[in-house]
This record gives sequence, C-alpha cells and structure tokens, in this order.
Amino acid sequence: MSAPTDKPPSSCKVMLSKNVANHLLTEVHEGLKTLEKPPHLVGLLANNDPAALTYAQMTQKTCEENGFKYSMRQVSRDDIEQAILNANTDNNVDGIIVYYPIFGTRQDQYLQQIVDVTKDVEGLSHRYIFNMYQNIRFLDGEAKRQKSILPCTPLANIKILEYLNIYNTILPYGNRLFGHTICVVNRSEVVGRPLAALLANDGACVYSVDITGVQKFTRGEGLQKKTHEIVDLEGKTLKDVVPLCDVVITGVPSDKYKFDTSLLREGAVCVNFSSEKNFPYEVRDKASLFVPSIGKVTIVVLLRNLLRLIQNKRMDDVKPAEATERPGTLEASS
Ligand SMILES: NC(=O)C1=CN([C@@H]2O[C@H](COP(=O)(O)OP(=O)(O)OC[C@H]3O[C@@H](n4cnc5c(N)ncnc54)[C@H](O)[C@@H]3O)[C@@H](O)[C@H]2O)C=CC1
Ligand SMILES: Nc1nc(=O)c2c([nH]1)NC[C@@H]1CN(c3ccc(C(=O)N[C@@H](CCC(=O)O)C(=O)O)cc3)C=[N+]21
Repeated sequence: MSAPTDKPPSSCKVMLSKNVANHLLTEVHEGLKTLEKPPHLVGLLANNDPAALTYAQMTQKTCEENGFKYSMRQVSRDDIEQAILNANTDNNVDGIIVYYPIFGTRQDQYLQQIVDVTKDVEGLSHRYIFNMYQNIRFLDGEAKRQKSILPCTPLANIKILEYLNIYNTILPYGNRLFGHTICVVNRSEVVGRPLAALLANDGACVYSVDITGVQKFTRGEGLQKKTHEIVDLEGKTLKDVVPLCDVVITGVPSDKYKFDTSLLREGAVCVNFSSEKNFPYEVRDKASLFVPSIGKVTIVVLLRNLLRLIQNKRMDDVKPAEATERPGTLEASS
C-alpha cells in the first residue's frame, strides 16, 4: 500500500568512515611533528587479488597526502620471502605490510612470522597476537611506555565504536563496553576472531558468528576475569543472538550475502567492514547508526601503528642512556 514517498524519513544516521578517519588523522599529525623524517612504509604485493591492489593504492594515497613515504614493491610468490628479509634489514624502512592471501595456506602464517617485529605495522607477529588475546597492553610490563601493536581492521572497528560513543568513558579504561552486547558476523583469524576478543576484553558480551556456528566471548560475570573466555553455543544461530545485540558488525566476503535486518533490535548500531555491502538499504529502517564501510579508518590506524613502532623503537634506544643516568637501575631490575 505505502509508496516509498509516504514513508516517514528514516531516523538512522549514516556515519561515513572518513569522519572517523579525519578525527584520528589529527592525532597522527601530532605524532608526525615529533619526527625528523617521514616514516617509510613498504607494501609488498605478491598476489593478483584486486582487493589487495585497491587497498595498497588507497594506502599509498593516504600516505602521500599525510607526510608518510610509501613504496609498493610488486614481487612474485617465489620472491616474497627474500623481499621481506631485505625490508627487515633495510634501515630506511620503518614499517612493512605484506598483502594476503599469497599462498592461502600455512605458508602465509610463516611469512607473517618472518616480518621483523619492530616493523610489523599490522600486528601479526606472534608476540603481538599473544598480547592481544591475553589482554596484555604494553610491551614493557609495568613501565607502560611501549604499547603493544593491535591488528588494523579489528582496531579500526574499535575506533569507530569509540567515535560513536558506544565506549563509555566514565567507566575505567578496559571496562568501557560493559553492558553492551555485540554480534560479529565473521570469525576469520585476521579480523573476526581478534575483534571479538578485543571487544570482550573491553567488557562487552560478544556473539561471534561464522558458518561453523556461534561462540560467546566474555570476561565472565561482573567482568571478573582479566581476559576473555569463550564458550561454544551449540545449536544456536544468528537468529537467536542478533535480537539480543545493541551493536552488529559484519564482515562477510560475498556480494550475495545480505544481513536479515528483520532480526535487528530497534535502534541497533550497525557497522560493515567487508568490502561487500553486507547490509541491505533497509537497514536504515531499524538502525540508529549505520557505518557502511571502514576502509579509510583502517588505513589511518595503519599509519598510527607505524608511528607507534617508531616511538617504541625510540624508547628502546634511550634505555641504555637512562640506565647510566640512574646507576643501579639495571641491577634492581635483573
Ligand atoms: N575494511 C577493511 O579495512 C578490511 C576489510 N576486509 C574485508 O573484510 C572481509 C572479510 O575479510 P577476512 O576476514 O580477511 O576474510 P576471510 O575470507 O578470511 O574470512 C571470512 C570469514 O567469514 C565467514 N563467513 C562467510 N560467510 C559467512 C556467513 N554467511 N555468516 C557468517 N560468517 C561467514 C567465513 O567462514 C570466514 O571465517 C572481506 O570482504 C575483506 O575484503 C578485510 C581486511 C580489512
Ligand atoms: N595484510 C593485509 N591486510 C589487509 O588489511 C588486507 C590484505 N592484506 N589484503 C587485502 C584485504 C582487502 N582489504 C580491504 C581494505 C579496505 C577496503 C575498503 O573497504 N575500502 C573502501 C572502498 C574501496 C572502493 O572504493 O572500492 C572503503 O571502505 O571505503 C576493502 C578491502 C584489506 N586487506
């Protein structure tokens, strides 16, 4: 009966990721001011994935517009290992990003582990992944001067939720998602699973949905645990958990997939990180806030991670000087 023109205007606010990206860029510009020369990021492209090429080009453009140096190195699969080792030892390279998938097998995980940990802008090294899952936020223990590196796309999702004020800044750092129930549709090792863990570590109840089933990530009743625990919800599906959620995040890599918006709670916040449009247009009838894509934020987070690597390295460099200034420090800490 009702023609589209009869419909009241939607109350949904569509938030474009460039707003969040620009907000984060101001922080990046502050960091840049403290450096003598532009940070140099090397992108190693060894596949024919058009999404990887687009992402690499978007990264190059953002680097060049914001005072970073970016070099794209296209190599064959056979040469990727040596290309990583060369970038590791090149003093003119501050950060390395290798675009995946390359082999699409465990060889890709091997390549992730040979990138020098001090140049790993994507936080894929074992040490960073361990810290993330264990909710260890610093590399230098109680000194708390060197922050661990978090993977870019999961962290971009978090920066978006912060910008949308889903994080409650009245609560202590680390508990700021307490009371929120979040659904993440994708449990890949590079995005969905780390994202669910990070959100749960910040206090949320997270339903992680993949084609293999649903898992619940929490820090236990009353956030009693230091890090998250995971339970399999046997027999449960997306339909059971979405109505409980005030935030829904999707990352399904298929143009055929469309999220069933009839499941959404009125006023839910919806974010899509897939390069495909996972939400149909009608999401605007249910959601209070909708973020259709997040690529621009991911790239700024990448630059922020690069600055963090440089800052961490600088602190490593000043350590010996400090130790001589304060005799006894070394003995006391050994
Ligand atoms: N915006 C950004 O910054 C980034 C976006 N992406 C995009 O995000 C998407 C996902 O990337 P990856 O996680 O690396 O892909 P992936 O292919 O490694 O993982 C996709 C996951 O989604 C699951 N899945 C597929 N269909 C599903 C369904 N109907 N319901 C629930 N789960 C389903 C798969 O089983 C798999 O675990 C891609 O479109 C990719 O281009 C990836 C990295 C960064
Ligand atoms: N080591 C590694 N890290 C990655 O993060 C990685 C990778 N390899 N391999 C390739 C995929 C793909 N990927 C995308 C990033 C942003 C958008 C994206 O969403 N871009 C635009 C839209 C792009 C367009 O205009 O089509 C946006 O959000 O506005 C898509 C895809 C990262 N990837």
